[in-house]
Amino acid sequence: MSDSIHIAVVGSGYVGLVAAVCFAEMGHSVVCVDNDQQKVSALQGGESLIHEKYLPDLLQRYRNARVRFTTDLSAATREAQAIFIAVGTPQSETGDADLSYVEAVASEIARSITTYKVIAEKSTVPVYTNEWIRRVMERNGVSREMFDVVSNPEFLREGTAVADFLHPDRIVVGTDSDRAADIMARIYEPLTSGRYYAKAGAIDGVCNHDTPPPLLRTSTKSAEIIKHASNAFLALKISFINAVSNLCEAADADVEQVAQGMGLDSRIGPKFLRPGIGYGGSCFPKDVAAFRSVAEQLGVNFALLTEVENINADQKRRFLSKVRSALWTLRGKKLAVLGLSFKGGTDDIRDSPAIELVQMLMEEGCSIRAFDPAAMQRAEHILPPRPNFQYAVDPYDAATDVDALLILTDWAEFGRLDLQRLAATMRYPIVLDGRNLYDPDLMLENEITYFSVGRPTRHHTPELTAVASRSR
Ligand SMILES: NC(=O)C1=CN([C@@H]2O[C@H](COP(=O)(O)OP(=O)(O)OC[C@H]3O[C@@H](n4cnc5c(N)ncnc54)[C@H](O)[C@@H]3O)[C@@H](O)[C@H]2O)C=CC1
Ligand SMILES: O=C(O)[C@H]1O[C@H](OP(=O)(O)OP(=O)(O)OC[C@H]2O[C@@H](n3ccc(=O)[nH]c3=O)[C@H](O)[C@@H]2O)[C@H](O)[C@@H](O)[C@@H]1O
Repeated sequence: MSDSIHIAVVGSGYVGLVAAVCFAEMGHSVVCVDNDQQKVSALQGGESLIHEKYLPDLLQRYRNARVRFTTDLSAATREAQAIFIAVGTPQSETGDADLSYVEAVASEIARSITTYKVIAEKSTVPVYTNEWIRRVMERNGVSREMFDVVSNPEFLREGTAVADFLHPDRIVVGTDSDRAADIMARIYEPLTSGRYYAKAGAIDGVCNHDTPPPLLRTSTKSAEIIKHASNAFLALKISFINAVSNLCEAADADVEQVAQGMGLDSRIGPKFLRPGIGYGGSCFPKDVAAFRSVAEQLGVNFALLTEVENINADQKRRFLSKVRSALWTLRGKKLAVLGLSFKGGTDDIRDSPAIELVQMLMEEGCSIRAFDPAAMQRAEHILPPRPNFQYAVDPYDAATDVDALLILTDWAEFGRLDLQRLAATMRYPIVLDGRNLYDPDLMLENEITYFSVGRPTRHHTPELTAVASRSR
């Protein structure tokens, strides 16, 4: 079973674009549709538009061959056997997922169907969306035997998106149709059979898997809930360790040791136990809110999710207080900020806790010099340069003559700075690390006063010890 399927992917954002090139890498023929003409033209010209490892190479390899880009959804629908909907499902004002983009796409597909199609929900959607898409199709006059709607949630992470797509922990296919299940199995066969991994030049995964990924077939509703529950659980894990980090600070314990000790229990596992300034990004905040809203609508008490959100919001405020305590007052302080994207490895600034903190600090009267290896261009739309906010060319440029340096994003390179050079560049050698990238003892050796999350603070000078203890 190793055939090429004609696939249409609707949406060329993070998920759509990565899915399109990965399906091509798996041997399928793909047309990727977006209604944003500018994006389509850029992609046709070979611009990958997002910062993702492997994406430019794959785009170069398959563009205008196994992957084509277009704005014509009708034509793409007619030629495809399977259509993956990968448009945005942003948070609406009430916390619900806004499904208007999904609805627009479903209606347009309905108008263009002439032969049987599998329509796969790749976007993250609340339970019952599958049934709802089915009704949209029927309302638009498409008879039931002309299509099946399958729930096929995506679990990739930004920054490692291509490797995650090709090396998933699992593939979830929610459908009650054997015909649709068979097409989905054929699409994912290069992965589930292990054939892709044996191929010369196959892209390596981030996590080591000994066996190919299982394809889990479920009901459509279960598949939809699997996605929301997975993201909510990961967010919960982060909020849990953040709450523990606060407890560690109060008890003068070290959260890194605590997380290590917890993570060695194979039932808990070490991943997603990194404390910090709270989770962000385009998914966890909106998906926790959407899942909470689903629970409310179904009359289920899921107050735990509200607490996950409260801890997350509090974590940013606590970090702000930490900066205030370290510097005594914020007004008029000059700060270096390393990191603007919502996490390392991506240029995505959607719902970035780093950007939120920068805005909070500026409201408190600080002036900031910021550096990010990939996100500065995107950030300029939200944070244009002005007298109290400037972009730097590198971390040392950002640190020049500042009162303190803040690490807000876990870019690997921020954990490898020349500390001597850094300390010499700053007016005061004070580092507030929101991502725990450094060993506190190393900072002390380099005569840097170091505040991190959930760990005992290392003070370099007696005066600073006095300042910090006054503010406790
Ligand atoms: N970003 C991520 O890491 C992940 C996202 N998801 C989910 O995947 C979905 C998409 O997320 P992203 O790719 O981040 O969104 P995005 O906002 O980056 O991209 C969505 C794309 O859809 C296009 N679009 C909107 N309406 C359209 C229409 N009627 N016809 C054609 N194209 C249209 C937009 O122009 C845009 O390019 C969301 O539901 C998200 O929750 C799931 C897993 C990971
Ligand atoms: O549905 C989605 O869109 C995706 O959401 C997340 O992926 P992503 O948002 O790309 O990034 P993560 O690596 O999960 O990080 C999310 C946020 O949590 C923070 N985080 C993560 C892990 C951790 O231990 N601590 C922590 O604070 C990160 O800094 C970041 O702000 C999930 O990890 C993916 O499985 C999922 O497909």
